[in-house]
Amino acid sequence: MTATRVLVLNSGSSSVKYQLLDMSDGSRLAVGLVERIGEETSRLKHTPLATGESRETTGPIADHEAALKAVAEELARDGLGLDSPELAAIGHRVVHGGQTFTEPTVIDDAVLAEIERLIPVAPLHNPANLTGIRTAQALRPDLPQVAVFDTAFHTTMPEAAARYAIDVKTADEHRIRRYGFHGTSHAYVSRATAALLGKSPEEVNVIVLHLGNGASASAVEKGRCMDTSMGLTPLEGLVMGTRSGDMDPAVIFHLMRVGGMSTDEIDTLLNKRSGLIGLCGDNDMREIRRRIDEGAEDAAQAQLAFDIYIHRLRKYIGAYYAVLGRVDAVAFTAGVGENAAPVREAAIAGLEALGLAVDDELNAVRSGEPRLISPEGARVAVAVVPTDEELEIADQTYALVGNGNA
Ligand SMILES: Nc1ncnc2c1ncn2[C@@H]1O[C@H](COP(=O)(O)OP(=O)(O)O)[C@@H](O)[C@H]1O
Ligand SMILES: CC(=O)OP(=O)(O)O
Ligand SMILES: [Mg+2]
Repeated sequence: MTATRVLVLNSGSSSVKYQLLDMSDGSRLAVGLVERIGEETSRLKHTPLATGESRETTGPIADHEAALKAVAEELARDGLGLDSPELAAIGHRVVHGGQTFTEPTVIDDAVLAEIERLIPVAPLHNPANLTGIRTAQALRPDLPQVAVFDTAFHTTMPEAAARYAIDVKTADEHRIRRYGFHGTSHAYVSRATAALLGKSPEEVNVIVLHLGNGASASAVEKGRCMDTSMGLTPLEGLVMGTRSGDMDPAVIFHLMRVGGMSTDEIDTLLNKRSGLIGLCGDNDMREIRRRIDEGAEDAAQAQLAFDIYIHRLRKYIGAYYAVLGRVDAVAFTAGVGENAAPVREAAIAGLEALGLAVDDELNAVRSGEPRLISPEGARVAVAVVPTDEELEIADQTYALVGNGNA
């Protein structure tokens, strides 16, 4: 029997998303999510596609190891267990690959050691990724495991975009530079946008706006990343669900000296208590829009959070327009980008002079398919292009080790 299945694990700081795919036809066999890992109210939602009937369990799941074991049990209940001879490989999203990893990589001890060495620059993400890999290895030691790095797509960035303007010796000693993240999504979406326009990736320049809980923008020229908004860590750039994005770094010294805060307290403030949640108490764009649209008592606070989010987004659209010189498309993706029509409308409003506009009717359409939302004949296409990081990771994993390639 040819093993054609790939299990993809996307381990976040407090969640694990997973998919089991059959690469012979790209079909999904199971998808699921474990969230709120480490809390009393952890939730596992598992959907076998054969029946489409989801199973949900709530209750404490202490850590990523326990989460993955619970996932393995759910898969086994559907006859899709990790012991299946049809499983060809396990693909892992790894957030930080530094400058070492520019391609998907078969995981061995040296690769694990390097991912571990990079923990200081991805403290929220790399430890979870490592636990995911080690737990999967323990469950199936014989199976190839592949790491697909968020940073890989951005390694083509020119030095002018990748360097901070700080003392070069200090920067080099501590490997301080802009790495960028969500690269799997930026790569997938920029290619899918080209396809939507009926072009090859080499023919188009695209600004990709990945707006999820974490959010980042990228400028993609002929399929290569020229700039992206996240930096040394996933904190820089856009306003996010719980992260501040760009600000004067002196805010940190001020909070230390005048506010008496510790390094860890400031780290938590900027990564977990800032962005939309810090501004208005909600990090979910649905809730923010509800407060605004229903004129809730605290609508003004939600409106200000929305306005700050949009202002930053528009600055990046303008900046990346200038980085690329010529833009063929602006693509919105991830949870907010795919679903929040008011965000897309506000981000593009008034940019007709740049050839950018949104058609209200097209923008209101809800669909899981890639689609144009710019008016017919517009100079620059504006598109909604659903991302699929798991499919991209599965493709890259299978290309590397599927069908006896390992
Ligand atoms: N219908 C919707 N309208 C507006 N925002 C939405 C909608 N659905 C999801 N979102 C937003 O998408 C976010 C999650 O996006 P996602 O790409 O799944 O993020 P992550 O991968 O970082 O968890 C939610 O926090 C919410 O703000
Ligand atoms: C790198 C990053 O920010 O990832 P996420 O959006 O999954 O938190
Ligand atoms: Mg995401």
